[in-house]
Amino acid sequence: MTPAARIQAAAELIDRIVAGEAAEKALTTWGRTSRFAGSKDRAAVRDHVFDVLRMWRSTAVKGGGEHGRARMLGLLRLRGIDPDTLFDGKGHAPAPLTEAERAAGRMPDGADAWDLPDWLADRFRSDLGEAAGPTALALRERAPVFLRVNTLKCALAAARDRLAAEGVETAPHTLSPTALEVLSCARGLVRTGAFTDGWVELQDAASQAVVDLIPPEGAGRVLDFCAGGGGKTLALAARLPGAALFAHDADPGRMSDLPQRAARAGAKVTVTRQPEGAFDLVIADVPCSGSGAWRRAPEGKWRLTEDRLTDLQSIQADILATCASFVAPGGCLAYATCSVLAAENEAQVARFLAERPGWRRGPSRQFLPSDGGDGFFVCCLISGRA
Ligand SMILES: C[S@@+](CC[C@H](N)C(=O)[O-])C[C@H]1O[C@@H](n2cnc3c(N)ncnc32)[C@H](O)[C@@H]1O
Repeated sequence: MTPAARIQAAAELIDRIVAGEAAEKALTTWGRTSRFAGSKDRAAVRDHVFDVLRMWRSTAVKGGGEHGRARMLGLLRLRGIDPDTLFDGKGHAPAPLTEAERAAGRMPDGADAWDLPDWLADRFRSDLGEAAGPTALALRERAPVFLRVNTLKCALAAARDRLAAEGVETAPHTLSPTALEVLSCARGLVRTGAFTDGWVELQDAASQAVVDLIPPEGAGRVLDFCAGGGGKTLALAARLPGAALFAHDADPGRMSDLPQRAARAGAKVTVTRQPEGAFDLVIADVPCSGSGAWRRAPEGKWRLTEDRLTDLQSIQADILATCASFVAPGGCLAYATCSVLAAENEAQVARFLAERPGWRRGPSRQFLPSDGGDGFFVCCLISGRA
């Protein structure tokens, strides 16, 4: 496919998304029916679609319309690319611009320029203050790819050298001593020996930094209560090699790959449906808005509603209460979200501590996308001694 044909394909896919289809489903169906598209074409079309999803409002304003063609036009204009070089009607390229299209479109401002729904732009302003604008703008960009070096198997320098020998260039990152940012060949890395031998895992740098912040002292029995795919479980296994580590999730199906991933990483993890006894450390990486990770899952920012956020807050408070009951006296409950919204972060911590006078606040940090990784929040809540 030519660059222009990829633009046309992306515009058609965006039309399907505008009509209500989920982006992943639209891309999968297109991939199945477009045998002519090679892997580079598919990756490029996917990138265009996701760029527009991250910049849903600004591309429409700059392109002068809500449909796919206008949004792709807006994307090119925002990137400083002359649309006439691609909208030329040759082969499978988009048709040349009409006079009306040339006249339409303006520079986005306010919540349009931040690419947030109005109510979320207000929340960003009140919750993040001066960081609101940089955070909103960072969420319009593509996310970097990060690896976590598995210190159960190798040191960071050895992983870096092995990846380089396999054609994957990486660089250390300040967010975590185990993080490597992938600089080239990100798409081929799951086929490298470093990956298949469990030397590295795909994991955001701030997600790693969340685990780094948890105090390791006295963590003999450890429970990851919302383990999901096990990203933090495996990072905990490397950070606390002597601990007895248990993984739980309300939806056990989400942990189906965890035993295989743990084996590859050389980690010992017990998957449990019903945690029993007391734990020195419980991590509650709760379901949340995902607002810190909207670079990776941009549809989330357009789907989130105030009602859904209220529901999430109540789910988070219930999980916190359950997790508190598993923490041994003097133990730690690490509350984590991939959110930048105060309602899911500081407000939850404040309510938890107000209701439990015996507990105190330990190390805590809000990571923002402007730090380089995804937006994450973590607060260690320390239980009183009996
Ligand atoms: C943010 S994800 C966890 C991500 C995971 N910790 C990681 O690092 O890859 C939240 C998880 O919480 C689980 N969950 C939702 N409600 C829960 C509940 N009431 N109890 C335990 N887990 C729950 C979801 O199934 C989901 O897998």
